[in-house]
Amino acid sequence: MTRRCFLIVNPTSGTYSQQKVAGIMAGLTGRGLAPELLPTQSAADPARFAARICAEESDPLIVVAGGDGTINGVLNGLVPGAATLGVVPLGTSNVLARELEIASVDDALDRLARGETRPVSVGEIVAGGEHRRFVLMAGAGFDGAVVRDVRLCEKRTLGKGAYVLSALRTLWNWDASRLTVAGGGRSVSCHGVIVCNASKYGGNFILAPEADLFAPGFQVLCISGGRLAYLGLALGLLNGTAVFSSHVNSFSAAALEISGDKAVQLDGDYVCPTPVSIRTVPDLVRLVV
Ligand SMILES: Nc1ncnc2c1ncn2[C@@H]1O[C@H](COP(=O)(O)OP(=O)(O)OP(=O)(O)O)[C@@H](O)[C@H]1O
Repeated sequence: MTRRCFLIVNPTSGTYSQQKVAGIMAGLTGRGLAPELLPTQSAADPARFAARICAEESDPLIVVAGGDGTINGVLNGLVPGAATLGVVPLGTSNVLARELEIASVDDALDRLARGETRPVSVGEIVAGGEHRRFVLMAGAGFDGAVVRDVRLCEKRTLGKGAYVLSALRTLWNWDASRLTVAGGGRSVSCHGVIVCNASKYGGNFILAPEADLFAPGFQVLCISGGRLAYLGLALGLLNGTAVFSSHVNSFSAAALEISGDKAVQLDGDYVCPTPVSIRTVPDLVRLVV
């Protein structure tokens, strides 16, 4: 029997094309699935679609063809434990797909056909009474400001290069204020913090080797130092040694309080300023692996 699935597609994501989506629809059908195409029309649609599907269907298979921002939106609409989620990389960075070592669109489709799943734990931040989930990371401070200040026109023309430009502007307009991060039995004063639920960051770079999508809790990286420390971290990220920098205090935690006044990004999209609370949410959804 063919299994129905819902294909949520973001037409604005980095490597989208109508031709690719037609190929994905045909690939799913050819592998014994019956896809229903749901193109988004706004940034609110991924969460709205996921919430509606969970309300109307029993044990739905939801497939996201897009980038990490669209996956994040879908995660935020899911009812805990109610769905299975698959990922087809069509974004700019596709960090979740890289974390799962999905090599290509075809590889993603083969995995959907196999249907092997693992329950994934996510993070949830609470700020001003609002809750928001993330699957990759929450960053407060430098990377929050970089993501907040990315210019859409530059992202459209330069892709990932827009983040490099924004990082240079953030280094130029340096904010020396500090954050306090409390959790995992300690309280740390630092310049920035990245709360990692996944090991990869910004592409195929390993930032947090101890972070595990499939286990509750985070690897927390508190960063101290000035501009040169961040330049060193960027170089360390390229060769997988950032976590060993003398400017990084790394520990594990399942819940955190972050105080101060700095920008916060979740899974690569700006959300709000600190203060925020963060906690782990075990087994939110079964992820196709
Ligand atoms: N129809 C739409 N119009 C405008 N924005 C959308 C639409 N659908 C989704 N979005 C939003 O667009 C943002 C970027 O999308 P997405 O993450 O899929 O692509 P990307 O940025 O190219 O990839 P990545 O996040 O992997 O780098 C997300 O925040 C998503 O919620």
